[in-house]
Parts: sequence; structure tokens; C-alpha cells
Amino acid sequence: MPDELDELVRHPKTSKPGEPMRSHNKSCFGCGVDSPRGLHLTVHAGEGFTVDARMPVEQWMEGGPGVIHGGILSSAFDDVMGMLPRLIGPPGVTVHLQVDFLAPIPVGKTLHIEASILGKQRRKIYAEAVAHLGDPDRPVARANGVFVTVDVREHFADHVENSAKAQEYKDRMHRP
Ligand SMILES: CC(C)(COP(=O)(O)OP(=O)(O)OC[C@H]1O[C@@H](n2cnc3c(N)ncnc32)[C@H](O)[C@@H]1OP(=O)(O)O)[C@@H](O)C(=O)NCCC(=O)NCCS
Ligand SMILES: CCCCCCCCCC(=O)O
Repeated sequence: MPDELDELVRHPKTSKPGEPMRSHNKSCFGCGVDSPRGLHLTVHAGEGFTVDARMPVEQWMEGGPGVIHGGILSSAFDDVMGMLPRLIGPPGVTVHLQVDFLAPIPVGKTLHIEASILGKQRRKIYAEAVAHLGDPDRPVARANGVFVTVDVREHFADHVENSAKAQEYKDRMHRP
């Protein structure tokens, strides 16, 4: 992370502590309510520059026998940390994601993920997250990510027609 950081200011219109954050997109694999095969995460805003989420580890998420697949865990980290830019301004997309797997995460348990902004420089937002199974003193995984804020209309303009929600986005874009 760079030494010279911008001041962090919570956006006045973002979710208040304890309130759910708006999903990235209703079809988002991580947090979309309409994603047919997604994680269906509900991410809540926390105090300061933090968010948190809980995810039941279901059978379909299995990688090694009886434990979560590493890619599913990485997706959950990506999605939860990916909510952080919205606490301070426009959405950001992931440019870097790093995950440390500390202990097996059993099917049937509930994973708790807590994420926070470490700093911001221009459009880059540096984030970290920790996952545990109910005891914050016994982390089972950690992650770091870098997110870059984007103008969503511009960033997704060439791709939105591939979205399951293409018509909804088209209608929204033509609204005055
Ligand atoms: C994010 C993206 C739009 C940035 O491109 P851009 O608008 O041309 O902006 P830049 O390349 O100048 O990057 C902006 C800043 O992020 C930094 N950055 C870009 N990629 C980075 C990475 N992988 N790791 C760390 N920093 C990175 C740049 O160095 C730059 O920093 P600066 O302010 O110090 O100059 C482009 O890289 C992209 O579309 N990436 C794919 C994102 C994606 O699909 N993510 C997965 C799904 S969310
Ligand atoms: C419509 C706003 C969407 C903003 C950012 C989407 C990020 C999704 C998560 C991811 O793919 O890592």
C-alpha cells in the first residue's frame, strides 16, 4: 500500500451501520438475489469503513471432502470486500485479490467475513478481510484486495447486453 493516502470520508448516502448494502447487481454471483447459482450474500455496513457478512457453507460449495472449495471462499472475499468502495463513493472493481487459507472450513458451518478499508489513493481502494467460524480470535482465512473505482455506465457499456438483467439496465439508462 502506498504511503501517501487520501482522507477517508463515509459517503452520506451509503448504508448506515447495521443496514444491508445494496447488491452489486441482482444477478451478481456473490450478492445477487436473482443469481441462479450464486452465494446470495447479504453484506451489512459496519461502523467506520467496514462491512460484514455471514455465509452458511453448503454442500454444493464443497471442494475437498467436507470442506469449502477455495474458489468459493475467494469469491466470497471478493464480493464482501467489493462492497467497501460504496461506503466512500462510487463502486469499484477488483484489480487484485490475495487469499491466505489458514484452516479447513467445514461444510455445515457458518462463515463470518469482516472486511475493512485500509486506505485509498486516487481511484485505488486497499482492503483487507478476515473470515472466522464464530470466534474472531480464531481466523480461518484472510484476504487483501485492491479495488479501482469506475464509472459503471462507461465500464460496463460494452457488456451490459450480456447481463441476465440487460432489459432492466437498458430501461434504466433511457430513464430521464
Ligand atoms: C479497473 C480498470 C478499469 C482500470 O483501468 P483504467 O481505468 O485504465 O485505470 P488504470 O489502469 O490507470 O488504473 C487505475 C489505478 O489502479 C492501479 N491498478 C490497476 N491495476 C492494478 C492492479 N492489478 N494492482 C494494483 N493496482 C492496480 C493503477 O496503477 C492506477 O493507479 P494510479 O492511480 O497510481 O495511477 C481495468 O484495469 C479493468 O477493467 N480491470 C478489470 C476489472 C475486473 O473485471 N475485475 C473483476 C470483476 S469486478
Ligand atoms: C453495477 C455496479 C457493479 C459494480 C462492481 C461489480 C463488482 C462485482 C464483484 C466482482 O466481480 O468481483
